[in-house]
Amino acid sequence: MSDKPADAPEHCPGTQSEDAGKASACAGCPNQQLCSSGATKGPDPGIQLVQERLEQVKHKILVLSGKGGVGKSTLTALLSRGLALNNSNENVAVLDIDICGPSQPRVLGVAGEQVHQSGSGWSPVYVEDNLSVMSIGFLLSSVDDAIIWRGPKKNGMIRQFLSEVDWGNLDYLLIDTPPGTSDEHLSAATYLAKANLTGAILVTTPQEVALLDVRKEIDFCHKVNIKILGVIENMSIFVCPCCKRLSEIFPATTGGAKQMCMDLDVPFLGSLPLDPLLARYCDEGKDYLTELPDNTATKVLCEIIEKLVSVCKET
Ligand SMILES: Nc1ncnc2c1ncn2[C@@H]1O[C@H](COP(=O)(O)OP(=O)(O)OP(=O)(O)O)[C@@H](O)[C@H]1O
Repeated sequence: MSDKPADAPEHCPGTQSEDAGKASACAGCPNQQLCSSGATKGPDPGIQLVQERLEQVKHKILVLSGKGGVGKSTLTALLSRGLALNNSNENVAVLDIDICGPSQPRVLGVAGEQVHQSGSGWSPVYVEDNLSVMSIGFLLSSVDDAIIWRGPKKNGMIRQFLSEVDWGNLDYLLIDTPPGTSDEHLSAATYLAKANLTGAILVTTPQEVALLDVRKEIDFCHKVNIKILGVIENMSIFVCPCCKRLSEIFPATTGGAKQMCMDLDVPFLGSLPLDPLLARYCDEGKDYLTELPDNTATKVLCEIIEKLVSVCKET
């Protein structure tokens, strides 16, 4: 079988070649970044380790966003809390691979906790009996520590996270990633390719600049063969707590995420409103869903979770 993708340039050296991504023919090729990262060359022994470790995890879901600050970490935390709440017999976990900006310990209210290592690997931190989390945030000596790592070191950390955390039996593992399509994504996609990755959830805000980037993310998923479970539009509408008037903070000039999903034939999971209380609860690590069950955002999240559960069942 040829290792030259269908959209490769005429003199493509092939994805398995030493020159993959580096040859002059690679300049301008849409796959250049992927090839030069080494993600297309194999086999890495880590791939099998990840596969073995994640055998007991039923659904492995990447949470992606094109742009930063659109609410990906917030949604990862809310979805994990919601899935755990939905069924106390199911085990849910969050893996935070946003190495340069790990926010799950704070949003899930377990900042300052320690992870322990035992013979069977790293033990995650428990938020609830059936909700655990692992993040590089637990390994930093101070929350203000900056992590400045090059690709290979990030790759090594992601491999360790995916292969050495002792999750036990899990129904859902949600993996929070940094924005864009960078080293972390390529590493995760490579290691999870053989581990039966369920798919990816994409988070965006409604305005065109965010949608442009989410389209690139969709393209990335197609290129590395990741199934798109659905797109969530965040901060789509703001309901004034005083006068109850609706405002579009980020106007959807091109129809928003729903229209984009129809155009690109990917599932749309729902639109979460902008709610200042939600931001405050997440900043304080409090459980918004349990404490404010009647808020619109909670109801929307429950619907999104219901759709996600049924999409996962179908895969
Ligand atoms: N629906 C919402 N209503 C109100 N505030 C929100 C909502 N969603 C997210 N936020 C707030 O927006 C800010 C950015 O969210 P978050 O950190 O989840 O974004 P992100 O996409 O993960 O960012 P990064 O790309 O930096 O990782 C946070 O302060 C969060 O509390």
